[in-house]
Amino acid sequence: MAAGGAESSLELSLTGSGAALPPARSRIFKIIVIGDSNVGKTCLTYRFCAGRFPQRTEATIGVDFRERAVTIDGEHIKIQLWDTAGQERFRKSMVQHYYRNVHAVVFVYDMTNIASFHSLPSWIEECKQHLLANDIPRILVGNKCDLRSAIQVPTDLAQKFADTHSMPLFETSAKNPNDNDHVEAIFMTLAHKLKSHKPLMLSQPPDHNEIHIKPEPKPITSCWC
Ligand SMILES: Nc1nc2c(ncn2[C@@H]2O[C@H](COP(=O)(O)OP(=O)(O)OP(=O)(O)O)[C@@H](O)[C@H]2O)c(=O)[nH]1
Ligand SMILES: [Mg+2]
Repeated sequence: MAAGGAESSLELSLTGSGAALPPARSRIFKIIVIGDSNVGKTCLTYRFCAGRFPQRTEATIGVDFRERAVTIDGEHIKIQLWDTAGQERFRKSMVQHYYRNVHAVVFVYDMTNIASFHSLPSWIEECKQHLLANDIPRILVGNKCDLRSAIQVPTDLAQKFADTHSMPLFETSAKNPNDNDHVEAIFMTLAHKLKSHKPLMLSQPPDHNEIHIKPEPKPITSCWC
């Protein structure tokens, strides 16, 4: 679905008396997914929203977005993933559109392509330029960890980078079906944090009613593949 296709869906429900109840609006969290072309942004968003790995993908033009309704602690929430184009030529006029009213940012690199990791500072810079509030939660995702023999970005290097930019690091694979849950956990962890307005990094001592979702968004020392 290309940008502009998603309305905030409102359902009107009628009581017996025919009076329309106020529409039950679920909160929508807009999460943008940015990073170099070919790192797997489309596959990650597809995996989370459609629950499967797309057999074939084309380079994203402009932006696509996928939505998934979840229930968190009894509240209906809509997670709207904005899957942006990695190729410069396909993103030109869209950038402002990506960042408007965004709730969280997911930076993605390809663990088998060190160049995509070295591009991260420029993505972070672009994000800084367009985001009004700099306390918007941001996470770092290394994708394609299933390609073990081709890994070019060691975890400790990625972890150092994540710490420098106070972002939690997740290493994952949109492709490895056995581990579908942890792509799930990445976006659900983000959604929980957005819902509870809790910072992503535990800077303050954890409070006791901290939401405990498995696995906790603590830095990962090994790939979940
Ligand atoms: N092995 C493996 N391949 C993956 C994974 N995720 C994506 N790919 C492959 O990587 C290629 C690019 O994936 P996309 O999701 O289209 O990449 P993208 O980041 O959306 O690229 P742009 O739309 O150009 O920005 C495709 O051939 C995918 O099949 C993964 O977790 N493991
Ligand atoms: Mg894409």
